Amino acid sequence: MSGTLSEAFLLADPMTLLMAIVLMLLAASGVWWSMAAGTTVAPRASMCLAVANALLAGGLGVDALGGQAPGLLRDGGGDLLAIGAFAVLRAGVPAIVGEPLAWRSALAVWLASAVLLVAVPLEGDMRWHVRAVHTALGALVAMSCVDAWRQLRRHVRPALSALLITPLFAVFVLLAARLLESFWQPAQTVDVRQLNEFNVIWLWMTLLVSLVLNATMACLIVMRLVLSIHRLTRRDPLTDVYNRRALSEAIAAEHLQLQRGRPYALVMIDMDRFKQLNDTLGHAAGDAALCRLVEALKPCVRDVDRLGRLGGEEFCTLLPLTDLVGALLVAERMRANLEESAFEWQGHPWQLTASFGIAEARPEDASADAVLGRADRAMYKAKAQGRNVVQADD
Ligand SMILES: Nc1nc2c(ncn2[C@@H]2O[C@H](COP(=O)(O)OP(=O)(O)OP(=O)(O)O)[C@@H](O)[C@H]2O)c(=O)[nH]1
Repeated sequence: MSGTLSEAFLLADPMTLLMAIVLMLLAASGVWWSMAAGTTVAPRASMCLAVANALLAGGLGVDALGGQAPGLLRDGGGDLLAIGAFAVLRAGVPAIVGEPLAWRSALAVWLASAVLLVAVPLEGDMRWHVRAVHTALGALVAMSCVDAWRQLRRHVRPALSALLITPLFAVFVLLAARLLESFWQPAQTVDVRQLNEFNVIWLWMTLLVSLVLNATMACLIVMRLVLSIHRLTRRDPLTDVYNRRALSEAIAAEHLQLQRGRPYALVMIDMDRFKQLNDTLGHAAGDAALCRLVEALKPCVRDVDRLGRLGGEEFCTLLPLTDLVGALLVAERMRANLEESAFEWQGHPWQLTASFGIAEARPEDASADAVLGRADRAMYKAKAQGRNVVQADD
């Protein structure tokens, strides 16, 4: 049974397979066009994928037509369409994660290929022509792979990054196989339409990989959407630090570790005389001052610390593995940094200061709220002492 199935696969007509790939690419292109035109989700990446699929369909369509293709396309135009498809794919890969298009390197490879294909006449032994085209295609896909790997590594774990670039790598393997075949089987023609085992397997694989590649790109775009929604739900839109909910979750999680002997401390931060600043310079100046406050605080915290905005002009920092003495040092650095930061609004200078309250978590604290309450009380004591002061809880 399995023998009959594999025979049926191998007996497939290359022309039929070629046309199936062209139709599949055109359908994928249509889906990407509608994504680009009808939604605001990754429109640049969707447009690149629409164009890449359409150009590749054009290139393979010219291959299928062979000598019947219109003059210019027959004379290397089809190859330039295919190289154009991979150049657009290469340019568009960074756009999938919201980075600028990598159009320079893509254009450079496409132009170099165009010059080469125009300069070398399409006659005699076509192997060198096929090798040049597949080298250009392979180079573009290799660049896309490296780029995709670098971008993905910043957002997801290495194993998932490797899985997600597998379809792109598979395209590279297919192109390399076609290139190597021209060396290994010099007696065989380089025409993809000819019925032989290599062509049939290669075309089946191309059909499969094109499908999987488009599906993976769609997955990547959905992943990007999910990540940005996740980020929006956890960040304060004005200052981009953690919002109250995300910070409370982080503190509660840290509190669970307290019973296992992992200490932590909280620093409560409240900007001084913020109402006066708002009333004098306006609400926009108040917003800018909040951003400046965050700029001054950020250099004082480590990667493991969590800075969040509880609301209004009140912020809090979670310092894992830190005792009261360590927290005092951090808070004092923050206070001095803010005091030294120059702030002015439309030519009006304004001295920014804040009051700081510190509390260290104790084993008898039933919940994180108890620690937060002590830090809050310490912060009000700092206000009572005249502001611009760091105060620890008793
Ligand atoms: N610009 C701006 N103002 C805000 C924001 N959230 C809250 N406020 C204002 O912050 C002010 C807080 O005033 P208060 O609670 O009296 O605090 P304060 O003036 O800093 O006084 P002290 O804390 O005692 O020094 C209020 O006027 C709020 O309207 C915001 O996101 N942007």
